[in-house]
Amino acid sequence: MSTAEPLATTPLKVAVLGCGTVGTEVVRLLTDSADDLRARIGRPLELIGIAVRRAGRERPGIDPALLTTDAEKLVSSGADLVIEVIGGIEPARNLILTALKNGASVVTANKALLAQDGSTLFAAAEEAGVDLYFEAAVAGAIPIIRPLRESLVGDEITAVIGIVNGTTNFILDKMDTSGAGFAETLTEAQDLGYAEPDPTADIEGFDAAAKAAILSSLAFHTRVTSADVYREGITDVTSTDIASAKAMGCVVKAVAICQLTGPDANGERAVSVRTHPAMIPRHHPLASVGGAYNAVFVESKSAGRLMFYGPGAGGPPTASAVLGDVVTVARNRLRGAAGPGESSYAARPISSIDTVITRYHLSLEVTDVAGVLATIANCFADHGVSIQTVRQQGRGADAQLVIVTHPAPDAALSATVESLRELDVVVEVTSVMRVEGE
Ligand SMILES: NC(=O)C1=CN([C@@H]2O[C@H](COP(=O)(O)OP(=O)(O)OC[C@H]3O[C@@H](n4cnc5c(N)ncnc54)[C@H](O)[C@@H]3O)[C@@H](O)[C@H]2O)C=CC1
Ligand SMILES: N[C@@H](CC=O)C(=O)O
Ligand code: NA
Repeated sequence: MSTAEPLATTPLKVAVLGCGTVGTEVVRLLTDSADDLRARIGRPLELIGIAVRRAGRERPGIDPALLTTDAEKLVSSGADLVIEVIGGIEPARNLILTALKNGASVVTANKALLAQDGSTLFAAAEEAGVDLYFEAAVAGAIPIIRPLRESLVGDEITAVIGIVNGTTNFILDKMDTSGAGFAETLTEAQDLGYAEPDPTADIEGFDAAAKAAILSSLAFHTRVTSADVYREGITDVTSTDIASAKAMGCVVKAVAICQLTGPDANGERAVSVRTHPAMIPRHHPLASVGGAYNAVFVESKSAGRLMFYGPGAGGPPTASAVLGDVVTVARNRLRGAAGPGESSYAARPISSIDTVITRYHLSLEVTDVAGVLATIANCFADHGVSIQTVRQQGRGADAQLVIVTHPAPDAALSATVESLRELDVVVEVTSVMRVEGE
């Protein structure tokens, strides 16, 4: 910035990295809302460049003169604000670090990177005295990062539970309501801009795990990475699971559950983080979250229960969250201030999935002979797992037992499933899923 120019008109220079689903909408908002953004910030924003992978591609409404394939040069060319919407680990990581070292504040939607190596980015931002904001990284348009980082930071958060992946919610919702197939619904989610560049991240639960890591870090003031999160995707969810869920008044949802456990005998509390499909009672508020919507419940000591709900994926909703950060970061910059950095002072241990207390729903194909039920009940009892309900469907070769357990440690439940598979009377364990939410 030249000091000779009058302050109110000196623009803040903005560089955008990536011009895909989110980047295109970010650029559109920066352009179409330029006057309002200027009024809200108190200074104009000047878009100085957009880093793309292929410069020759047709991009309606975008000035081709702004496009560059040299992202490294763009982040080193005096930007005040860098918006990273490329995704993935590299080159995003190095570009963000270069931008921060050059004194730019950074806004990113990159949960994969934040959950893998957020602390390096926070340290670089701290060192440079600039901002690192990332509202778009979790649950798209829903304000959840700022509430955890700022509004609720005076409270003690004990749980953050929700649906944080739009693509898998879209798929499971369609499978439940219209019996649609997995593959065709995934393609639809990709066409609508909900899925990650590599949709494996969505359907195998990596995206939800990254988001759960970010939420846990903020909620519990502990460094949690994606590797700390127990993860199961939705690729093993079958139409049998969905039908079984329906039969017991439930719906299958991919949930993320971040909890503070304990205190144990030593007064210690740990962080438990997991994401997996689960059967949820249809009367539970999460059951009615449809399409690519997300919902996040926060439980805290003084505030009680809070629910955040809204569009969790897609270009325009995500760009809304990015622009919110852009305005905040720009305002901070003009005041010579910086927003909150990393808070990991509590450094709680991460607990294993084995210790999580949960319930299982199981469907078993069994031989219809006398004493089957007793053999199966003994198998549960041997592992200290008590059965809540048992229902038999069909007879003879088609006999199915549908069992729901009482809450028990996950290790005991999974050991029970292993033992059931060994029993002669069990032909096949056709469905195993956790049941959450009373
Ligand atoms: N699509 C969505 O609903 C949401 C996406 N996000 C995050 O936003 C980020 C971007 O996601 P999308 O826009 O959906 O992905 P996208 O694949 O549509 O866009 C990424 C763009 O970056 C470009 N790119 C890749 N390498 C590059 C490089 N070296 N230099 C310049 N450009 C490069 C690609 O060509 C592509 O156009 C990701 O971190 C994603 O996790 C976050 C929330 C929601
Ligand atoms: N692929 C993600 C996009 C938003 O984070 C999702 O489906 O939720
Ligand atoms: Na958000």
